[in-house]
Amino acid sequence: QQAPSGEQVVNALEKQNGVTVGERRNHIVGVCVSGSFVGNKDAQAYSKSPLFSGDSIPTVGRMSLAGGNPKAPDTAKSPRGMALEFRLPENKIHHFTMLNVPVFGAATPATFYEAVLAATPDAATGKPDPEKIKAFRAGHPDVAPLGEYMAAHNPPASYATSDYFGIHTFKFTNQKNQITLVKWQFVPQAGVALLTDAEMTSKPPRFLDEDLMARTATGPVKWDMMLTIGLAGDEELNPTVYWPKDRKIMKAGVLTITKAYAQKGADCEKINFDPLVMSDGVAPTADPVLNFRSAAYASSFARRLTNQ
Ligand code: HEM
Repeated sequence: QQAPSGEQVVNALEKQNGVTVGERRNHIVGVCVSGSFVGNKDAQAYSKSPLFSGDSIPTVGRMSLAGGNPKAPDTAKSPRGMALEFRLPENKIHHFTMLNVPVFGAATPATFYEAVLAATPDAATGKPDPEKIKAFRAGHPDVAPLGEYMAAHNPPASYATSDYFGIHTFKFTNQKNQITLVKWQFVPQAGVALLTDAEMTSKPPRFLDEDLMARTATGPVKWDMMLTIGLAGDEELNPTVYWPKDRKIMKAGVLTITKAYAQKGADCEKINFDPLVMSDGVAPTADPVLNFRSAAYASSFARRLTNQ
C-alpha cells in the first residue's frame, strides 16, 4: 500500500462530502469552548512540559462531530472530537486533538484513504456502494477494533458526558531526559452518559452545541486527565491496538470548560488543531497515522482559510 499525500486525502474527503466553502473538510460540525487546564505536578516525574507546572493554563478548544458532512445529525454513530489548545507561558502552545474512542479505525494513512474512497457516494446511485464497503472491510482488518467499539457504544448524550482519548502513543521526557511511553484519556467528572437506543431516534438533529452552552451557563464542566504509563515494548506505532489493561494510571490534571459558543467568527474557528504542535517534554512516536495528520490538517486549513 502506497501512502497517500495529505492533499490526496483531503481531495477524497471533498469528493465524499462535497465542499462547504471556508469550513473544515473533516469534523465540520463543531462548537468553540474555553476555560483552563491545571496539570498535576506529580506528572513532572515523566514530563518536563509546562503543562504540568501546576499553574492554570488558559485553554481554547473545539468539540466536534467526526466527518465532513455538514448535515450529519448529532445522533450519528460516528466519533466525537475534543480539540484543545493550551496557551502556555512565553507564547508557546500545545495541542491535544482527541476522539471519544480508545482506538482509531486505521493503522496507516492508506487504510484511512481507502475507507474514504469506499464510502464515497456512487455517481449513479448517489449512495456508497455496499459491495465496495464490504470489500474494503475484508481487505483491512485494522478497521475491526474501532468497529467493535462503536457497535458496543452509542454516541454520548452530551459532549460533557463523554470521555476523550489521545489514542496514539506519545513519548514523555522528564528533566533527567528519561523517556516514557504514555497514552492519555480525559474522563468527564459528570460521568459518562450515552444516548439510549430510544434517544438515538427521538433526539432532534442538533442538540449537542446548545446542551453544552446551557450546561456551561450554569457552571463549569470538568474532565480529569488520566495518564497511562507504558512499559518498554508497548505498542507505539499502531493506533488500532489496545495496551494491556494492567498499566499504571495516574491523574495528570483537570480541564475546566467555562464557556461554549458558536464557532462562526470565534477564536476556535481559525485554529488548525495540528496534533504535532507540542511543548518540550512531549514528543510524537513514529506512528504513521499521527505523523500523517499534520499534512492532512494543513491542507484542509489552507483551503478553508483561502475561502475554498
Ligand atoms: C489518517 C488519519 C486522519 C486524517 C487524514 C484526519 C484528517 C482530519 C482533517 C482534514 C481535519 C480537519 C482539519 C482542519 O481543517 O482544521 C481533522 C479534524 C480533526 N481530527 Fe482528524 N484525521 C485523522 C486522524 C485522527 C485521529 C487519530 C484523531 C484523534 C486521535 C483525530 C481527531 C480529530 C479532531 C478532534 C478533529 C477536529 C479538530 C478541530 O476541531 O479543528 N483525527 N482530521
